[in-house]
Amino acid sequence: MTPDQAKARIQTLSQEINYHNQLYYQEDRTEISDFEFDQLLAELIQLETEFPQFLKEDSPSQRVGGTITKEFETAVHESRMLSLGNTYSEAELLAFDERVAKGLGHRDFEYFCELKFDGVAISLVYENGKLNRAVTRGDGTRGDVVTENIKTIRNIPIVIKGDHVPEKFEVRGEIFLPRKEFDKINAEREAQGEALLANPRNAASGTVKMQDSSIVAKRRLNCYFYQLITDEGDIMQHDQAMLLLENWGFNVSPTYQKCKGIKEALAFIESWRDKRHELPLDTDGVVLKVNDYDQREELGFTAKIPRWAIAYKYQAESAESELLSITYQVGRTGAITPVANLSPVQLAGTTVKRASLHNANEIERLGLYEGDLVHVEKGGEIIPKITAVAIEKRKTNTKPIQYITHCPECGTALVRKESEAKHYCPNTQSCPPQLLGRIEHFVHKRAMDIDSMGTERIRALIDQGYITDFADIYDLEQKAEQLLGLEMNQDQYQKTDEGMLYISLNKCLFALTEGISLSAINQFLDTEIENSLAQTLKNFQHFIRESKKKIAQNIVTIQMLESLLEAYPFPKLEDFLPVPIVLNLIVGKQVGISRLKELASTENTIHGIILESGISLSPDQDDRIKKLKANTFQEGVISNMMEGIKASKAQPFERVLFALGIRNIGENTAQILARAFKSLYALQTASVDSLLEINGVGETLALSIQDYFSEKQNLEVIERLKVQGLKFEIEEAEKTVLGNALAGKKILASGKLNHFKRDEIIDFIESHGGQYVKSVSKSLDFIIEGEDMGPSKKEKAEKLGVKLISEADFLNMVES
Ligand SMILES: NC(=O)c1ccc[n+]([C@@H]2O[C@H](COP(=O)([O-])OP(=O)(O)OC[C@H]3O[C@@H](n4cnc5c(N)ncnc54)[C@H](O)[C@@H]3O)[C@@H](O)[C@H]2O)c1
Ligand SMILES: [Zn+2]
Repeated sequence: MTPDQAKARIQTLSQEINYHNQLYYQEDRTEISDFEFDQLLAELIQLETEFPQFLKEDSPSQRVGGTITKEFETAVHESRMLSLGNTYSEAELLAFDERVAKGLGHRDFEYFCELKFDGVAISLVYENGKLNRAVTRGDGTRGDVVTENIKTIRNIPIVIKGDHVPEKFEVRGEIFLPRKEFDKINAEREAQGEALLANPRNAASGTVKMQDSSIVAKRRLNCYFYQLITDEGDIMQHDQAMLLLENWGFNVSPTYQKCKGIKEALAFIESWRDKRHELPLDTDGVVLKVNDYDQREELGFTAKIPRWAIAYKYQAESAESELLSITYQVGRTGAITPVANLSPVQLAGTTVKRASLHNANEIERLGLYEGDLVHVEKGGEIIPKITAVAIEKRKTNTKPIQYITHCPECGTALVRKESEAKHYCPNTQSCPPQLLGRIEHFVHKRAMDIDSMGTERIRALIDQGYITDFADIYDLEQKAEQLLGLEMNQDQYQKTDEGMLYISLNKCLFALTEGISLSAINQFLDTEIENSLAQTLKNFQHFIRESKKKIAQNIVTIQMLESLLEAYPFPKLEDFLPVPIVLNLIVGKQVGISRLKELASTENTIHGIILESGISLSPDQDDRIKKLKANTFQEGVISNMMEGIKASKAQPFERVLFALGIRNIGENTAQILARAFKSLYALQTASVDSLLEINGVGETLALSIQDYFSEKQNLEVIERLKVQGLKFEIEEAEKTVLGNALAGKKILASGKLNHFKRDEIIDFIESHGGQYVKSVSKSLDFIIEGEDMGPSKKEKAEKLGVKLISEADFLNMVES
């Protein structure tokens, strides 16, 4: 490589690495795997070593990848928080070991081996036995102060009890989200139709940087500690320090081991390669640290990493598999996600059949062709990824994958916004998965709270045309009778291209005979896989004779089935029978085959056909029809649902507003808007300017509110919901009046209060006649100063001459 080429390559690599650092540390997402990232960095370091004249001070090889954010106060670390050198190869570990031995001039040292926890680094400073502050790593020199958020983590000791606790010390550790919690959060997000979190590390990192500590508390973060820094005491070895941390009540992972030499360390690494998957959190390697502090000092640091430690990272396992097809899933938000269907391969202990492809860009980046052999990898992500295509193995005459242009669920042409990678189905109103998502959101506990309407039931109601919008839910009360016996599962049905309804053979045989169980029929059919339908029906008659149950009657019915199948030439469908034929045997006399044909091409279930035909069933017919159906809505379920629907009408306005699912109106925003505007009508008619005046409302939100109300369909649904008695304004009774000690006063509270949570203080002020104002301005009468009030706010208040009073004084003022 010429110096010019090296210079150019160093520049592109730096830019690329900076880009991925920004994604990883600031936006908590990734576009490439850690391995790919580390390879870029290794290449950069290699080039900078070869061409030191191009090594810049601000090269990503010289700096810790993170930075600070704008939302928090920052603090300077007393000693810098560094990265670790890393490697994926044993040879490089041996080379590291050689460097250590050479640096010390002997081999009399030990390694302390720990797992490398995949989370977010944190520094906690304790003074006089109390947690004083918690700071993120930031850019290594300066980090964000996130003390309030960290205090919500249950097993982080706020006060240290014990002997010889230094007056001042710092501990460092890794905050993580246990995998179980991560799965729980994602399950909830899925149910709410929100985007899933990619992995526990990103989730933990995002959580630590949240503004609202009460949400952090709900996330159940955890922390493992691995470093103690103090000038006091005479701790000379890392293992002593770890013991002390354990004694003081810090959570230390019990997975560490002291190793005599590199051989023992390598054995430790091997022993955890698979076992680490059983731990409650993600780990991506092992950290080797020289145990003795004097020796550490001798070895020293480079600009970015200590010379006395290294991380060995496990390479993600990979396998080769064939791309069978691509399915396009439509999410509850309308986002399209392509999923690769693969020939099954074993990977990291599980069988992998599918891999996520994220979006069209990813397919293009990989350059996928139909039938390609691909490399699949399972890293920290839940779903495996395709990392490369084996182009040399590509079959001739295959075509590149063409991305779909229309929604596979509803046929609407897909759209793609300029700044977004994903395609969307714009049919938010009636595309089935989107409607399902909106209804799930609507009935959610924190919205209308109709808990008897679970996903399966909603899906059944949508599939069978009972629900096409929110207001239809309230019309169900009139349709309770039709719901009795409604089928919940569609698996037993098929429709031909012409729209004719078919039902599975096992259900047919079950319903048309008496005294033979469905499982016996299934077992019989398992032995008939190779045979034609005609042969199977012959053999079934044999089977009836052997079963000795109602022989004559059962055989006559099956023979009638045979002759009907011959008389009416319906197209053949493997393992399914045309519904008109089957129903003809049960209710044919009352309905007639031509009417049954009509019904079976318009309805999607047996339940729908029977309802539509308007006949009443004899007890015997009813029994047979029940045997044809899937799981159905029973009386108890229906009455529960009706009660839930009725009770939901009492939900307060803010919940109704949240339930409507207006883009960008989350739970908190709904509360803020409900308080500010007091009725849906006022919100609907509000100008953009008056919306923007509300603290917490930005342009995007203002626009989506306007968008929402400009849709005629939305207004019609709201009208119908109003008629049903849902609350579209704040009830006066919701505002209790406790007194007027604060009448006419404009008040703001800042910092942490002892007697009130965030929203409680607002209610309290309003119920005493005061007005709560959300930002510092001249018009304020006073500010209640809580603990840790932000210095910038304080400064502004002082500049404007606004009085600050303590929480205690405030309470006295109200009481007197
Ligand atoms: N995929 C991407 O786009 C992307 C982007 C940036 C960074 N990354 C990944 O992040 C890594 C660099 O991140 P980094 O500098 O935050 O970490 P690092 O790999 O340099 O390691 C240092 C960090 O490891 C953590 N750690 C976990 N267990 C530990 C233990 N037992 N002892 C000491 N430290 C422990 C600490 O948080 C510490 O700050 C890269 O190796 C890369 O894989 C990936
Ligand atoms: Zn659609």
